Amino acid sequence: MMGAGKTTIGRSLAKMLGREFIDLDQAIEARCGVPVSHIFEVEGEEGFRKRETLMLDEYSRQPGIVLATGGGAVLAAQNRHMLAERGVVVYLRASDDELYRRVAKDRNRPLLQTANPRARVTELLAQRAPLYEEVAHVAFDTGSMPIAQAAGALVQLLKSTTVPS
Ligand SMILES: Nc1ncnc2c1ncn2[C@@H]1O[C@H](COP(=O)(O)OP(=O)(O)OP(=O)(O)O)[C@@H](O)[C@H]1O
Ligand SMILES: O=C(O)C1=C[C@@H](O)[C@@H](O)[C@H](O)C1
Ligand SMILES: [Mg+2]
Repeated sequence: MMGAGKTTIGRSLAKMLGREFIDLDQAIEARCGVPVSHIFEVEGEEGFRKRETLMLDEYSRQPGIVLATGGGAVLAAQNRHMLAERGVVVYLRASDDELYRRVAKDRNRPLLQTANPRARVTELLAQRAPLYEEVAHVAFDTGSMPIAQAAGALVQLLKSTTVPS
C-alpha cells in the first residue's frame, strides 16, 4: 500500500541481499519521461494501469532483482498472477493510521489528491488488503521499526520462506 515502505525498505533489502533494486514507479517514469502524477493527469488511472502492467510483465521476468511495485499493482488479476508465479511476494503490512502519517505531507500520490485523503487511505486499504494477502508469500508487519531494522528482519524471514512451485 502507499507508504508501506516498498521503496525504502525494498532498497535497503536489496543492498543487504546484494541484489539490484528496481522501483516500478520510477522505471515507468524513466521510460515515459514524465512523473506518475502526469500520466494520471493525461491518461487517467486507466492509462497508468496499462503502462504498469506492461512494465510489470517486463520486470517480473528479470531474475535476481528486488522489485518494488506501485501500491495498486495488485488490482489487476493479470498482475497478481505474474507476481505470484514469477517471484517471492512480500506484503508490507501497516495500519491506515500509520500509512497516512507517512504519506500525508507528500503531494506525489495522485490517488490521495482528494478533499479527504485520510478517509481515502482507509477506503483503499480496505479494498486492497484482501488482494495483498492473497498474492503474498510472506506478510510482514513493519510497525514502528526503523527502515534498516525492518529490512534485516525481512532477510531472516525470507530465509525461512518456502514458495510453492
Ligand atoms: N517502517 C517504517 N518506519 C518509519 N517510516 C517509514 C517506514 N517505512 C516507510 N517509512 C517512510 O514512509 C514514507 C513512504 O515510504 P515509501 O516511499 O517507501 O512507501 P512506498 O510503499 O514506496 O509508497 P508508494 O506506493 O506510494 O510508492 C517515506 O518517507 C519512508 O521513509
Ligand atoms: O496505490 C496506488 O494505486 C498507487 C501507488 C503509487 O505507487 C503509484 O503507482 C500510483 O500513484 C498509484
Ligand atoms: Mg514507492
